[in-house]
Amino acid sequence: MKIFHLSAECYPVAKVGGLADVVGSLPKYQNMAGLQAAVVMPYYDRKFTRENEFDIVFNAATLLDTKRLYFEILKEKTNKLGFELFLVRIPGLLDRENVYSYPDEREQFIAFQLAFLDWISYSQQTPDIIHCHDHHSGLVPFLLYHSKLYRRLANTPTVFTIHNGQYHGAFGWEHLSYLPEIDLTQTGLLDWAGGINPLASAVKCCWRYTTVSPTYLHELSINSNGLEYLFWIESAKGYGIINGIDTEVWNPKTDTMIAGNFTSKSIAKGKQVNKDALCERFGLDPNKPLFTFIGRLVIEKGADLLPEAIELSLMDPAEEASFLILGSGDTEMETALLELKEKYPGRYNVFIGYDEALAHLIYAGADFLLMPSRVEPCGLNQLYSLRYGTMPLVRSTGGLIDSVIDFGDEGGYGIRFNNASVADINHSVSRACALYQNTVLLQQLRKRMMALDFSWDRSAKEYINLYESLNPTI
Ligand SMILES: Nc1ncnc2c1ncn2[C@@H]1O[C@H](COP(=O)(O)OP(=O)(O)O[C@H]2O[C@H](CO)[C@@H](O)[C@H](O)[C@H]2O)[C@@H](O)[C@H]1O
Repeated sequence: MKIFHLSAECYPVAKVGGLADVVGSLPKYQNMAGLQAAVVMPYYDRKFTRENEFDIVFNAATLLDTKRLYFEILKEKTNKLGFELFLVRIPGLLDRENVYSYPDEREQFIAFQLAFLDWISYSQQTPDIIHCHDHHSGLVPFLLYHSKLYRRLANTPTVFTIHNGQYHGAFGWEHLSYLPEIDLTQTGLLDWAGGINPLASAVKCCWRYTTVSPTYLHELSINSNGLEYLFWIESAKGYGIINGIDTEVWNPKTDTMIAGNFTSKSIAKGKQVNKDALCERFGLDPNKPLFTFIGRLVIEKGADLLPEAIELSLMDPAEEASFLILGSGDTEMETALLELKEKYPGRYNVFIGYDEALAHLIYAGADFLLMPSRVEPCGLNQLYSLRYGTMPLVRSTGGLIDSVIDFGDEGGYGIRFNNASVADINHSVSRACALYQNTVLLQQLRKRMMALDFSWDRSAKEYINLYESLNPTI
């Protein structure tokens, strides 16, 4: 079974967030299960593309409005990632360093999708499934079925996975000319609220859509930035499949990015080695419970609540917690987090920026991970922290509900709270501080966390069952 995954990100080629982690690991596990899964993504001028070798397997020109764009499809030579990796390079458009935030982003992602479709169409390939991820590849299902250029592929089943339903990639009808010749009686399938909406179009046109956790599937019809009604009417096509993690990349026993490897048997010592290294680097006291937050500093993640919640906790004489933040995003949030650094040296520190190795060390060395998310389609941080015996403190939403059980409940191992509020964060920090004093229980819970299985094995199988239900001939 030949599957093409289409995505803007893929670890380790280019990562901004969790989309990259999923697209960099799911295909690998699908291949281990006997599929032929490949990834197709835009070319970026980054370390991975500079340091690896590629063959040009196809080149042609595609038309974007009135511009003729020369493109190449590059294939990584060795399949070292566990899957075939194809990059779409378009000089001047898809050959830059960053993944997002260019003023011509719309043109970049439309050109990416057109080049992909032209390539498989002209090279006579017949994939069994085309699996699109997020709005950057959301126009593919519509174009496959409603542009005569791709008629040969019109029976190809498409699966669309929503990693983040807040972003739609919408643009005005005045840009319709960026699309190739389409059946103009079908333009309603592109439309939502008076604009071309790639996420909405994908949900309408794909054969099945999936969300990255079962709870998020239901939440989309309550909160999806204006698409609630669409998700409600299309719900029969929706499936919630929780993300897995790449247990080779995220493995405390073998991780080369941490200060000392450990297993659940050596957790107490192993965590202390990593905590010591972390505390030394950031001037924190390794004897106090260490709380962390890793991620994009955006409202969605509840990052705006952190400065006040952290300060309240640091001012409370009854509490001993220290805090370390790793992230970047909203400038106001960055500033507020940086300001605290001057006020509470020794108890608090922050690293503004993106640092993959530091993230690994923090998952290994911290005691508790804060996730006060307002929206969390799945969340990978809590899965990584569990693997390293670090207890997640999560707001009950989306995939956090599906993956974290409060330690007060039967079989539990984390802390859950209901509201994305300063009060709820502080209450859970107090619970965690009290737990930290109970070393016997904490050790038991850490072992329980590390024994959990969030590997891709189960979820990759669920995707395969879905593919097979769409293409029974394979
Ligand atoms: N400053 C930094 N330095 C180093 N590493 C950093 C970092 N900031 C973030 N990361 C890393 O980026 C990833 C973030 O994962 P999330 O699941 O929180 O992703 P995100 O919200 O981007 O993705 C969306 O897609 C994913 C995948 O489906 C869903 O889990 C999620 O809920 C949804 O919002 C983790 O690997 C984390 O360690």
